[in-house]
Amino acid sequence: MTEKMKSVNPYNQKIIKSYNLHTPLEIENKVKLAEEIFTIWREKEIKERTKLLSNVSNLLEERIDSLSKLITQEMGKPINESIAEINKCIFLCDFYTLNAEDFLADQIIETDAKESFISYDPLGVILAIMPWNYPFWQVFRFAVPTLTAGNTALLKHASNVSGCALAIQEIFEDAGYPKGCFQTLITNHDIIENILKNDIIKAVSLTGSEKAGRHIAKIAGEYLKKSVLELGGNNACIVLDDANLEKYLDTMVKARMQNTGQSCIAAKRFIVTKGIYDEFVEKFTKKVKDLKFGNPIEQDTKIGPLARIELAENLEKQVNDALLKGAKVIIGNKRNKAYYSPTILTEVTEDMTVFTEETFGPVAPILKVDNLEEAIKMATNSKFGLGTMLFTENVELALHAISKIPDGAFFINDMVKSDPRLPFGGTKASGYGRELSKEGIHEFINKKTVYIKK
Ligand SMILES: O=CCCCC(=O)O
Repeated sequence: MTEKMKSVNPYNQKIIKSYNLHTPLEIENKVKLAEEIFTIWREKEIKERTKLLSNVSNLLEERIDSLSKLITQEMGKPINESIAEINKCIFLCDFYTLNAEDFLADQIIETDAKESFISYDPLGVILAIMPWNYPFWQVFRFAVPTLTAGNTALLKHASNVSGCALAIQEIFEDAGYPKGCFQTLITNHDIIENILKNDIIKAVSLTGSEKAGRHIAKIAGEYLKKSVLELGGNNACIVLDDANLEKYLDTMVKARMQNTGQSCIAAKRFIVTKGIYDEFVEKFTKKVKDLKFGNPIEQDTKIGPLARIELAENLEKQVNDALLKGAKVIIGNKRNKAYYSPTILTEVTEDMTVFTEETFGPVAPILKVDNLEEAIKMATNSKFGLGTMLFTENVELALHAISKIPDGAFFINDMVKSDPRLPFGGTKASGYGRELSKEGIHEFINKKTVYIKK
């Protein structure tokens, strides 16, 4: 019997669709096609590639309703956030349409040669392994710069979002990209590991867990393939006594509760100085209580189900560990299948798993500290290094903290977020390499030195 991959709606646990896994022969053919098309695609002018990219932007715009519904059905994201996700992909396409030629232009370097420069050449076929939490955005964040630089791509998406994975391939093909430029593989992880070992694959980009990152990096290392890893995060949100809660409280709530808390860059540890602590807990709790919890397809829903029941069970376990060690539940900690109610914890200590591990759901642990110095010490007490946010009216003081934060991002008076114009990525167990901006389009290219003697 042919093996199937199922998409299950986490709101009602109904099967949306079953997908046949690609056979070994189909996979082999797709890998070969990606290599064959690379030889044609790499020769295209960048302008030709960005013309097709602007078609992708238009198609996303045209299909935004059906695509956002697909996201919500497959992984439970509140519908308005699914719409925002597609809009962000459009912004990304428009950004590279406008800037790719400049980012990829030869860079002349004055030396004693008649002429010397860096030529930015594509690498070849790049493998992407992507997660379900931003099923369009994370694929686009990889694919748009990678294809625009002249590479071709193969995608192994998370098994619960196969509909999104196939819809993305369809968009690239309908936009006029040669068939084979971007292909989705409906297959299992062990097959993907073998594909990574294949000489045709020149590099791999993985967004996912720390565990998956370590595993893929090991294979990539053994086979000497470049890898870019965007892994978990445990971002601290530091709130100082002089923070403007009136202005920024909504941002802080969003920083934690976006995508029902299922985001690597979410605020996962609130570290609050003692002068504002009580006021923060009270006001933050009120805001969180007001978030509408329910069916993600309804326009006003802010918190939906988690993408799978096991994710909610795991979150419950993490919270129970905290409770056993002395944490107090202010609100929440109720589970019903894939639903986990927004939860606020106080009396949290640094030995609890809600502090040491990432909580991938709507759980906000709050910790009290005396001052900024103590806050930074606590914020940096993490194996992860994706980002830190700091809320204060004293921006001068915040600027002094920049060098003390060993993360990929430091946001002052805003939540950590990705933006096509800025590099995105982490340090430590959050991975390495950068996506987006000029840095991102330069990840999967050969920076070739060209030297012409006088
Ligand atoms: O899990 C990671 C989420 C990243 C979301 C973003 O890039 O905005």
